[in-house]
Amino acid sequence: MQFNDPRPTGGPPVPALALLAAVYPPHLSDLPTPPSTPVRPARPFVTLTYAQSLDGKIAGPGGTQLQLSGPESMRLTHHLRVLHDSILVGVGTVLNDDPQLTARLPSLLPLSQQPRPVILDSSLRTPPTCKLLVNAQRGISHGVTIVHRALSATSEEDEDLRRRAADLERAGARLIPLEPDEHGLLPLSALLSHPHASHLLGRSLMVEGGARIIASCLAAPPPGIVDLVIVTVAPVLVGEDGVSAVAPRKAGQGAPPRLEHVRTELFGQDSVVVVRPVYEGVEGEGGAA
Ligand SMILES: NC(=O)C1=CN([C@@H]2O[C@H](COP(=O)(O)OP(=O)(O)OC[C@H]3O[C@@H](n4cnc5c(N)ncnc54)[C@H](OP(=O)(O)O)[C@@H]3O)[C@@H](O)[C@H]2O)C=CC1
Ligand SMILES: Nc1nc(O)c(N)c(N[C@@H]2O[C@H](COP(=O)(O)O)[C@@H](O)[C@H]2O)n1
Repeated sequence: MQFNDPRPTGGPPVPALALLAAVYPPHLSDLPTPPSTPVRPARPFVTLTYAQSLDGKIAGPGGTQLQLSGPESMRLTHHLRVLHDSILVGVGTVLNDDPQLTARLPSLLPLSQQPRPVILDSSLRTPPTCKLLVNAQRGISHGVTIVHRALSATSEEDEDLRRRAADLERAGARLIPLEPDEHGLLPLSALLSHPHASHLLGRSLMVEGGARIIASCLAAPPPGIVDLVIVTVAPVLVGEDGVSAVAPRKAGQGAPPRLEHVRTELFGQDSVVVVRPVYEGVEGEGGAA
């Protein structure tokens, strides 16, 4: 995790940096580390973050991408991208938004300050021409990791997937196969404990959505997989046809955890709410303690 957007010396405090310094464990930033702070986390520190309307929507009807965050909270999101070693979205967001997931404050920061992009994409639907892959080819963002369901080397059923895998590898993607869980989803917990997790994800992962990924993050069974949730709430209404922030749970998925309030701050007109999931009987700040 990096925290190297310089704090102005002698200038006014930058609200986004002040908030992050207050809510992040210091050993995960380049802030001074107290000697007692543990430095070998069991898994990456995970921040789940997104922007929603007052009526709980993250996108418009049919998934239309909406600019919900105002400039001040958007700046916070870009500081978060700098702060984390890696950034994850679901393939639904890639297909719908074609996001870049780069840190821009407001201009594009150097590669050393960019998070490593990761896509959860069981059937390799990511287009080889998407901005994430093209940016990596241009050297302005890191190579993209695509996590997909394990393929059979021979079955006819998987022939299409093998072809898409080859196309994506030619476009520069690194493919990581995982066995889907009982809900047919790629288990985030298995990704976090993958033998190459520290290389792929670094010390910290920012999960940006969309709705199904948010739901899976919150439904993970104890001890959970999310350490911090940071939600920007914009003072707008999208209406009932919009995409709800948390997709309905799949049958058998766990109930969401209790949330402990950490901080709420105003960024321009938006409220930024920081909470920590709490699982009864589980101590500390998740696997990253
Ligand atoms: N306002 C905001 O902050 C944000 C808004 N958005 C909005 O969200 C919408 C996209 O959300 P959505 O359609 O739900 O797509 P997601 O980005 O949540 O991707 C969901 C897809 O990811 C795959 N997947 C693989 N493993 C998992 C897992 N463990 N849990 C959940 N999904 C998994 C599935 O596809 P498969 O089975 O093929 O693998 C699934 O359909 C867009 O409208 C976008 O604009 C997105 C991000 C942030
Ligand atoms: N923080 C925040 N506020 C909003 O209003 C948003 N719509 C989003 N969306 C997320 O950002 C992605 C686009 O990123 P790039 O600008 O292309 O880098 C989008 O896919 C969502 O994940 N976030």
